[in-house]
Amino acid sequence: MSMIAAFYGGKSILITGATGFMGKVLMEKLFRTSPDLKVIYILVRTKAGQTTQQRVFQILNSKLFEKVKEVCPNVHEKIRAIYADLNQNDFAISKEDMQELLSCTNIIFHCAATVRFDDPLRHAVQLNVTATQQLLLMASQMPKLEAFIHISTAFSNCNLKHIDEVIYPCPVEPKKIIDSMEWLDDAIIDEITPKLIGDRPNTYTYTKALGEMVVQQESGNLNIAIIRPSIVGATWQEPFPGWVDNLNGPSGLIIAAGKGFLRSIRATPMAVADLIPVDTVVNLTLAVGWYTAVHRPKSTLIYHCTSGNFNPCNWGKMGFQVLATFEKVPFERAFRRPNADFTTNTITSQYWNAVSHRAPAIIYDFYLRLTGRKPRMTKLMNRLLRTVSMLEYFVNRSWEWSTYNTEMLMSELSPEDQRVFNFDVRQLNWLEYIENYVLGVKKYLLKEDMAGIPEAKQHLRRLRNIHYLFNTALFLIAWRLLIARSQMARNVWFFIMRFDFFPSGSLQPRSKV
Ligand SMILES: CCCCCCCCCCCCCCCCCCCCCCCC(=O)SCCNC(=O)CCNC(=O)[C@H](O)C(C)(C)COP(=O)(O)OP(=O)(O)OC[C@H]1O[C@@H](n2cnc3c(N)ncnc32)[C@H](O)[C@@H]1OP(=O)(O)O
Ligand SMILES: NC(=O)C1=CN([C@@H]2O[C@H](COP(=O)(O)OP(=O)(O)OC[C@H]3O[C@@H](n4cnc5c(N)ncnc54)[C@H](OP(=O)(O)O)[C@@H]3O)[C@@H](O)[C@H]2O)C=CC1
Repeated sequence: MSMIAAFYGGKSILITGATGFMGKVLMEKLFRTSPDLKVIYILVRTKAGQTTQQRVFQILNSKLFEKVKEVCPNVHEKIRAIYADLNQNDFAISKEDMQELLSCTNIIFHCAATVRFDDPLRHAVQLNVTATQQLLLMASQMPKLEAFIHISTAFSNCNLKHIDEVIYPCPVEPKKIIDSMEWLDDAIIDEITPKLIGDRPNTYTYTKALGEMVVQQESGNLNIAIIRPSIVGATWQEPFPGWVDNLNGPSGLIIAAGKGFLRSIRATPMAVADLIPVDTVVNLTLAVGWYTAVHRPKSTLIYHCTSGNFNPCNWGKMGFQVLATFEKVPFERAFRRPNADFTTNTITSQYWNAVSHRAPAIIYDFYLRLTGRKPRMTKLMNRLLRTVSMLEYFVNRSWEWSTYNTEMLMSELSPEDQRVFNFDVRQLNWLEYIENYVLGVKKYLLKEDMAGIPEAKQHLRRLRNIHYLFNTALFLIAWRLLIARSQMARNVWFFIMRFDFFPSGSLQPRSKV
């Protein structure tokens, strides 16, 4: 019997960010392994015209939850969606709901965050720092609380090369940042943002670091742990391989490369691609929840959930396998044949951006205009290149994360728990994982049917022929222009033609038949 699964039995669990990528997988695993848990409270806002209930209904009826419904048929009754907006005071939670949360919650998993790299500092601080502070305040009023698990990121200190399982201070205290956000206007905040974030690449990593400081400073008597995952990718094993439902991290770029939009990216092939499957992160999170509540460590432990030092894979190997998978299972209606490459040089990268990205987009938009349609490719390409430029920081560097606490936890688990809540990435076969990831992107993100593969292959063959035709035409036009302008080119042309007219070994012209 799994001790971890048994621990969650009968518990009231509060999850923030349950509608997000990681939150959904966390809920799924909890219901599947501990169907006798009492209730999962989730803080949900309304979005895209959907009420909180509609959002929950959609999640429970998704493919991700198919297995849960078999093990826990009354899952609808065990989920309690509480309207909340983490940007509001007291999260805009009603008095009755707040009372229930304060008096019943046993465990908190705080996953909610803004993960956008380009969020204005004010918004990123509000969600990643102030909301964490407010949640800690709520937690301190929960008499039954056994553990508070905060999800951070392994990149909160990405300005360092070697990162230990400790909280590194930021130069300006989070409280001062929170206060200043109240009275500074947006223009001034924008101006001081680069100075505040310093050598971090974006507001996301900076505010996640501030969030960790808040956790440390406001932990009081709470039993807290912090988890720092690296780049979270599709599921490895559970509930099935390759599940993914958003474009963050590599997923968006896999689509862009598979559809033929992305042909080149400035990346270092030998740099470590520290990807970690979302189910691995969730297994570690649940194990940490159990350990923190049962063993009550004296200080706040930080757990790195990374793959690099256990089972490293580099971007070169990953990119190669992604392309190999496109050969077997191409995406439908590609713009160009998938044929991406890595460059390490900024000038080469700019050259390829002009030749392989912007030029085809301009030509395609010209074609759309000619055929009376609205041009859209240049706009799309600009967006893609902006996204790529934001991710480049992470694909041109390697980091080392120490993992003593994660290894300690692994050794504390029973063999059964090591199996059910497996977070040992040494067992991960990267080639298999990446293939399943690409397949998952095709099935769950693009919603493409496997039956369409022959047609997709046929489409790629057509694109290849168009590509050859286009190149030949381009070559002939260039050659014709050259011949018209250059004596040397005319001589070369005459020389080639001579070989055609005078077969080798003969000085006589070929006899005309
Ligand atoms: C041998 C050589 C072979 C080479 C082969 C190459 C093959 C390619 C394989 C790919 C491998 C390389 C992958 C590298 C990936 C590295 C990732 C590193 C990430 C490290 C992160 C640290 C981990 C974390 O802690 S946080 C989680 C990560 N967070 C993110 O990823 C968020 C990033 N997203 C953003 O910040 C924004 O969305 C932004 C700035 C990218 C775009 O903002 P904007 O306002 O312009 O647009 P949106 O409104 O958000 O969206 C517009 C449009 O774009 C789509 N989109 C959104 N995000 C992405 C994305 N990441 N990639 C692609 N497309 C994206 C979005 O859906 C919208 O589409 P619409 O159609 O308009 O709706
Ligand atoms: N994905 C990754 O690669 C990595 C993620 N992490 C961390 O893991 C955690 C989960 O990330 P992930 O699941 O990928 O992120 P997602 O963007 O998928 O999910 C974010 C969640 O936060 C919720 N949220 C955002 N704003 C509010 C708000 N104002 N009120 C209520 N809820 C809100 C979202 O709700 P809604 O659905 O309403 O938008 C969503 O449920 C984060 O803390 C992130 O920093 C760490 C390392 C890597």
